Amino acid sequence: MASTASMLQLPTLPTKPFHPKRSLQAKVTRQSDGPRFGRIVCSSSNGRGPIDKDGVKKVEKLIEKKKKKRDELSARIASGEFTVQQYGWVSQLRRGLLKIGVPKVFLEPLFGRDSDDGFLDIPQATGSIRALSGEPFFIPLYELFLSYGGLFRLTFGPKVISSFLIVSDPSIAKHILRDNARAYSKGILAEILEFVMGTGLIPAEEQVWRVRRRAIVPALHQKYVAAMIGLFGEATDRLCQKLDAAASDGEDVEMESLFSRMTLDVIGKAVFNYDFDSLSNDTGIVEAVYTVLREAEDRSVSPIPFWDIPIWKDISPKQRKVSAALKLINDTLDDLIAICKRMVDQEELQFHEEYVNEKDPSILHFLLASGDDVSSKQLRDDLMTMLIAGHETSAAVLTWTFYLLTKEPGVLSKLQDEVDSVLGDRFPTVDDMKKLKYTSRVISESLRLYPQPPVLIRRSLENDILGKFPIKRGEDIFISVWNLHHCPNHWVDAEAFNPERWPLDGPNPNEINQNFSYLPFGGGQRKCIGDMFASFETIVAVAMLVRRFNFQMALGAPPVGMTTGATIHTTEGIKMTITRRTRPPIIPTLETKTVVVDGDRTLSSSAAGAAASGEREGEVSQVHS
Ligand code: HEM
Repeated sequence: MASTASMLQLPTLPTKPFHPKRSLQAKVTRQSDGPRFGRIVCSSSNGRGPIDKDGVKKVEKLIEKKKKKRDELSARIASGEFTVQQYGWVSQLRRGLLKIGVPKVFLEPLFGRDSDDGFLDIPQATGSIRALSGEPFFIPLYELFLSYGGLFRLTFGPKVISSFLIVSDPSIAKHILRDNARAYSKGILAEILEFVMGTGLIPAEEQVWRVRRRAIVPALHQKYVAAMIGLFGEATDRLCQKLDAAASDGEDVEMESLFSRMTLDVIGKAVFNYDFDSLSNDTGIVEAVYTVLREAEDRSVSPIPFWDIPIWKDISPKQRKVSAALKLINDTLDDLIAICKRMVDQEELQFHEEYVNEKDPSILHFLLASGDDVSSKQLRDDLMTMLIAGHETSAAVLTWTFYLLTKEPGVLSKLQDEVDSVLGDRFPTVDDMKKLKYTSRVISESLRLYPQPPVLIRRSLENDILGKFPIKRGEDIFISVWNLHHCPNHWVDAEAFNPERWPLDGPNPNEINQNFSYLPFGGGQRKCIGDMFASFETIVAVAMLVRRFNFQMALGAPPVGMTTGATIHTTEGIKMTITRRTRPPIIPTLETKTVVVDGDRTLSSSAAGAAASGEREGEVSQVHS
């Protein structure tokens, strides 16, 4: 197995400011824990006391330190330490062999074509791994992108495993993700996630993936997603109640962990009809899920794959905890699968394309009712994959969206105007999704500035040509969505949070209409299957929260820094002061009107309307294979 040093050991160097308006610069700090388990309790500080002078000094020191590191990196790039080499060693060897008379025809199968044939060598950035620390890896990759361009090789030390291709060019990203997608696997990512996702959709190799994608995608049909809107509303309402209590008590709130819990509750119900109730429950299965999630993130940044050493699993208390957590999750999933099978056996409902069981509209229920012929191990892998894919991503989007809103009160108040006029005091319905256009643009813009995940990982399965550069089979590749989304040549005022860049009368931005310069949900055959689900979930949550509260960063809160696991986390949470809006309190009411569809099946009227219209609601893009 390629070492998991893989992902991200290497590129963690500091950067200099790359844009005068770069808002992230002053905030970057590092710490390793992600959304913290057990932070559900509101902070005891009300954050309204005098500003902590020590805190200010600490922040100033941090900023100074970061600036120094970035300046150092810039100087090193300028001095040629990360030198763009004209010819890599492969080319040099090829040239040497040509010189001593080996005919080209023998060299081509070994080396592919070379610049003599109109192809170029890939620019090389080389450096010392020791110097590269202190920031999330995608930040220095941005700096190197500005120096070396849309495709370069990052090499550390003599080992082959320390060589990565960094892609920041939209046309090369399109080639890898869409046009020649079959020539690429998930590589390192699949190796890191194997222990928790097995052969679930995200890591799966082509053969398994094709079968499972064909089985799972139909489960996320329009009626299903429409039926989920009530669930999103209920989960957000529970969060509103927590925030309401905090507002009454004058307590600041750590929002990242609350968003993590809210989205866990949503995805548990949506995927296998399980109520984690994590907003009020910290133990058992909730703890197990977080143990496994943190382990996946730790493995992605660990230099040595300790967990592969057989004895280590048995003696390391941490690994024993992970194994126990996995066992608890697997047992719970097995129970849920068994319960669901019994329900399906007993029901008389005819399965059809847009099948939804009203009592249990979960994806698991759809799969079992469809007669999906699959081993229980594969089914568990698929469920775990969706649990993880649909949980941390949505939580991260909400976290960074609210962070950005605290920086731009003008955007927040425009958002509140739209929500007031579209929703009033109601719970959102599927029809509202296309009306809440500004809300949707705010989320698109948040996903541009904070893409989740910030890089997509691939490995070449055969020799290929990326633009003018030939590459060999077995190359590990990072497509830096961060670089694509922050590229100063592509975006006007790239670092500004400006939802207005997406006109309300224009299409909802996606990878197709932005020609792969914008990849909020990936692209090509491995594009996210939950894009519409996630878009509606985040629209509902943002709309319901801003309708009821104002959000400000708490005074004296730690500076907001970024750190990476699969998604971008904050380093120390994001502590906010919540105040009720001065409008009369809004007590939302659920739309209870139902219509009968197909005999004994009922759906909300809005869901039925959506289904009847045959349209994809809310303009959210989806290119499913
Ligand atoms: C805002 C929330 C979300 C974001 C930003 C997001 C983003 C992404 C991205 C960028 C990919 C492509 C990964 C790659 O090409 O390597 C992906 C794949 C995937 N996502 Fe999402 N996702 C979100 C929510 C969800 C939800 C809610 C679900 C499940 C209900 C989900 C399930 C998946 C699955 C199964 C894949 C793998 C698809 C395949 O390989 O065929 N995602 N997601």
